[in-house]
Amino acid sequence: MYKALSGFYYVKAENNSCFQCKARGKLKKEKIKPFVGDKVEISTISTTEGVIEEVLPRKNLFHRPTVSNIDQLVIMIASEQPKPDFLLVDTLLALAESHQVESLICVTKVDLNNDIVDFVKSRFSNSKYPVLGISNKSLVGIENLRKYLSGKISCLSGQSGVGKSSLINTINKDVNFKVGDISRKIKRGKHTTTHSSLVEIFDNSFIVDTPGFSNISLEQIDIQDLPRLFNEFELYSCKFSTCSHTEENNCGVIEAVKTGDIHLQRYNNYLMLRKKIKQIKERY
Ligand SMILES: Nc1nc2c(ncn2[C@@H]2O[C@H](COP(=O)(O)OP(=O)(O)OP(=O)(O)O)[C@@H](O)[C@H]2O)c(=O)[nH]1
Ligand SMILES: [Zn+2]
Repeated sequence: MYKALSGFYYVKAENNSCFQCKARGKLKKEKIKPFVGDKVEISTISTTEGVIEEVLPRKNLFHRPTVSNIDQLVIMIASEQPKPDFLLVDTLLALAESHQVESLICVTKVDLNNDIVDFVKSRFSNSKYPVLGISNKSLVGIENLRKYLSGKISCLSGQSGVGKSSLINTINKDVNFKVGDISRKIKRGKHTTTHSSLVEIFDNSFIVDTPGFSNISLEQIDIQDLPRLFNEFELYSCKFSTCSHTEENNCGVIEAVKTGDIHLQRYNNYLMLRKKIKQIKERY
C-alpha cells in the first residue's frame, strides 16, 4: 500500500495496476489499520477499486510518521548549507538499528565541498554503514546511489535543505517535486502521517516521501538497548556484558575512544543520547 488518504488506501498490485481501496469492516473491528508500506491482500471490485482483506505481517513499523516494511534509511547530510548535524545522524542511525533497518549515509552537495566525504568515511570507518557522496548538480554518485536504492523501500531522512526533494527529482524526472515548494512543505508538515506516501522511483524501488524522520522522538529507544545501537561498539569487549561504556573499568569501548578507533564525536553523541533518553523517561 503506497498511499493512505481520507479513508482510502492506494494499493499497487503485482501486475502494476493500482487500486483505490477501503478496508474490510472486520479489520476495523480487530483494530487493524493498514499503514503505508504494508503488504496487503485485496479483493477487487472493478479494474480500479478494491477492498483490503488482510494486512500481512510487517518486517518493521516506524511511528510518527507511521510507515512499515522499510528496507533502508538513507541519512542525508549536506557538505554545506545546512551545516551537518551529526547528533541527528547518530540518532537516526540508532533509531534504524532499533528497528533492524539498514542505513546508508549519503553526503549531498559534494559539488560545493568534497572534503567532507573523507571526514564522514573516517568517522564511520569501523561501523558497517556505506558512505556515498552525491550531487544533484554535477550528478556525481547518482548512478552508484541508484544501485543501493534498487529493489528496496528506502526512507530519505535528514535536515531540511539537505536536498531530499532534489534527489527524488534527479532520480525520477516524472515525479517532479518542486524544490523548496512551500505548499508541499505545509502539506507535509501538518499531515505527516496521512500524507506520507511511497514514490516508485524505478521498477520496484520506492522512496518514502515524508519529512518526519528529521524530528524523531527518542521515546522509541530504550536506554538499555542504546549500546548495541552504536554498532561498532560491539567490536570491543568489556568486563561486564551489561557495560554502559560510561564509567566502568576495563571498558573496551572507552579504550577504543582513547586510541581513536571509535571517533570521539560519535562517542560523545552516544553520551548525549543517553542523557536525552534518561530525561525523557524521567518526565513520564
Ligand atoms: N549545490 C547544490 N545544491 C543543491 C544540491 N541538491 C539540492 N541543492 C539545493 O539545496 C536547496 C534545498 O534542496 P531541497 O531538495 O528542497 O531540500 P530538502 O531536503 O527536500 O528540504 P525540505 O523539503 O525542507 O526537507 C535547494 O536550493 C537546492 O537547489 C546539490 O547537489 N548541490
Ligand atoms: Zn564498556
